Amino acid sequence: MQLQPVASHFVDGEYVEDETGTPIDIIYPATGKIIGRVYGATPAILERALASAESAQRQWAKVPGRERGRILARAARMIMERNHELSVLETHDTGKPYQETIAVDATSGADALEYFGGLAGSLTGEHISLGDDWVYTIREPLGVCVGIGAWNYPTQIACWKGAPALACGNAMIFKPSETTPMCALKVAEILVVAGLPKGVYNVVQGLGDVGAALVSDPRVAKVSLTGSVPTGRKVYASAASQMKHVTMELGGKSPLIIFDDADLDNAVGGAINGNFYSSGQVCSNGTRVFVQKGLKEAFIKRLSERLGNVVIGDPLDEATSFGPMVSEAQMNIVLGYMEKGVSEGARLVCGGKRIDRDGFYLEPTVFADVTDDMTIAREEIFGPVMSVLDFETEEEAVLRANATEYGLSAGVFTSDLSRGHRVISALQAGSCFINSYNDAPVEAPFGGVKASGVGRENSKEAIAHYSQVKSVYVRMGDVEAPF
Ligand SMILES: NC(=O)c1ccc[n+]([C@@H]2O[C@H](COP(=O)([O-])OP(=O)(O)OC[C@H]3O[C@@H](n4cnc5c(N)ncnc54)[C@H](O)[C@@H]3O)[C@@H](O)[C@H]2O)c1
Repeated sequence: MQLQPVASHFVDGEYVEDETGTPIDIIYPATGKIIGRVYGATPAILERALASAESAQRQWAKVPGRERGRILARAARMIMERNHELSVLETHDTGKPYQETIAVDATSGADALEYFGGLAGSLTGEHISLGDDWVYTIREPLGVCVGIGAWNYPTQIACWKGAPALACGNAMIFKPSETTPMCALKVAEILVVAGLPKGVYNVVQGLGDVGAALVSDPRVAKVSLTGSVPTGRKVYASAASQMKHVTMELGGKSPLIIFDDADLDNAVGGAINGNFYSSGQVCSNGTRVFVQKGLKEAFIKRLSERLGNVVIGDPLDEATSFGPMVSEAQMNIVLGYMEKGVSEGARLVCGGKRIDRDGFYLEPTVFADVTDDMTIAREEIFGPVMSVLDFETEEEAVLRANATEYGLSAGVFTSDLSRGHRVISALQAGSCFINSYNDAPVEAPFGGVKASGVGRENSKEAIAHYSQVKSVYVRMGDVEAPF
């Protein structure tokens, strides 16, 4: 299969190249070998993308919603027809096992295109009666939107931002993470084959400077970032200086609270999904696993047994359930946290090391007896490192779970459903789970509170973040004036 992209960028309906941009090597995380190269966007490429998005958006906004929706739905079908090829590409971009990518990534992108395509025809304003007079509202697109992606879900992020933006009549310029530049190009290509007018969805490559240039361009009306909190602060500040709309999908250090009365295997399954899926590189992961004292030893024993079934290996082998870290840099960051866990006195239950093979593989790692002050319990690690913390009472668990600047996700496992709802209502988080963890259906709003973000992706909520409302007062009688 051809991995090297046709060209670095997809602008105005076609692949374009400019080799004077910053070279970015594409590295396959499972081998550490270079499999391709793209070039960061030059000012000339950015100008072309912005100009084409601006003029295409004016036309796209006039296309009836139903017809916009039909194009998105067609793209969704094409993505599903090409799921295997796109999943192999996603695995090369990220290193995630094919077992995951075939089930989740392109599929989740297609879900977003299908869902927002379905909504596009029903985006309307309202009529507000005021006796003889009335007000009507018009739901308008924002204009040119910029999407900036993280590296953990390159296809999904390109679609989660693109689908609602396009459904509302906006154009998008998407900048993927420099670590995973390939998948978004395919999304752009498929959208055009599905009938999207050229210039409505563009992809430009580059490092942070390219993202920053897009955010500060006055032609851009809205920025949606998926990335870390430090980047979020910079992007939000830059957007605020020109009063732009933002969606910020940022990091987390989410709590997963397991009570004594929880079903043990379900709780262990939730903790595994919330810590080791995608080798732990998931923003919503429940990395602070609070386990009530009565269940603690049984939980750790069962967790260790089930971790024994992990299949670590070639991500393209369908049996593999755990792949490498996305990059050498990320692997080294996570190794540093593993060492910190040991040096600060947490009990290493399993893992803790790099795996001796090509690529950027780390062992799935569990620390027990973790306390709230330890670095591994406070900072986002973004790797396969679970911290198990003990607790005794519900009040204590809620208080400690909320003692963080983050607020992306939270989960609770208990057989007492009243307690489940009570605890979730007290937790400061945007995306919560009762007796489950890390589900992200397109129908449900997704996003964080506190430092974890602003705005919501997915669901009808996302429409509000990619459109604005104009209200029109209509007077039927004469205008009264004081003079
Ligand atoms: N909440 C979510 O939905 C979600 C999903 C996935 C990942 N994340 C978070 O993303 C982080 C991991 O991804 P990452 O390492 O790629 O994050 P990052 O913040 O380093 O980079 C994210 C993107 O921002 C760009 N960027 C960097 N500096 C910029 C600037 N000054 N202006 C504009 N753009 C700039 C990067 O090139 C990249 O495309 C983690 O913190 C994770 O929790 C959040």
